[in-house]
Amino acid sequence: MAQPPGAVLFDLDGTLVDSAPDLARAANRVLADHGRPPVAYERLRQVVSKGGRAMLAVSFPDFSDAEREPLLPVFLRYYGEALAVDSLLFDGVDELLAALDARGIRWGIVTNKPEGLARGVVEGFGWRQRCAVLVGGDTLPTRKPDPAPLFHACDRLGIEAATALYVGDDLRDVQAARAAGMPCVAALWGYREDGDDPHRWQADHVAARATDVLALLP
Ligand SMILES: O=C(O)COP(=O)(O)O
Ligand SMILES: [Mg+2]
Repeated sequence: MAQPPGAVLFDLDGTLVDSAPDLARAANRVLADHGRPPVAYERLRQVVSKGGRAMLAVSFPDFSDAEREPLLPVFLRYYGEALAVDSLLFDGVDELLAALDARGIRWGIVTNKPEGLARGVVEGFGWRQRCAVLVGGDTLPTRKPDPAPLFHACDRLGIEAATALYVGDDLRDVQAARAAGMPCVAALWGYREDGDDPHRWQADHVAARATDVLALLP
């Protein structure tokens, strides 16, 4: 980048926060309600960035989409009851956010997680004052890979999408950024299923560690 970005926007799950432990616990509670044993943590972890429906598909593979749909609000309620208990920041995230703050570069979050739950996570990590904008999966009628949430975040910050930088760990994050004309970074430290290859997503950059994002800034 020739100029410092107008803002750095982040995906939440799998990019800033390793929320898999709390989300897996919620999925396993839904399974227990149905008298089923827990699903292997590593399997649930792989699909966290694909959302709650993907976690329920892994947990209830024998259910149809229509049968799984009523489980989603239960899963989200369980998660909301304990959403920043075992979740941790990924390595280097603290340092990256502190460096952005120190340089006066605003940062925010554009996630597909429902906004109310995302706010709970932001509160849990003490970011309320620092996070300049938060857009959730239900803030607008559409969500990533639609670019609208990224445009909405930029509108709220009063910047053009092309001047921001988006960092995310899933293909739909890169698709949303590309559709918004926003430079983007594929985060290799996040959640992936076998066969997901971030190097093929056509992101502008691929970063192995959160602190590598700093090297992209002038
Ligand atoms: O809850 C989801 O759908 C995944 O959340 P993310 O967009 O922050 O990865
Ligand atoms: Mg993610």
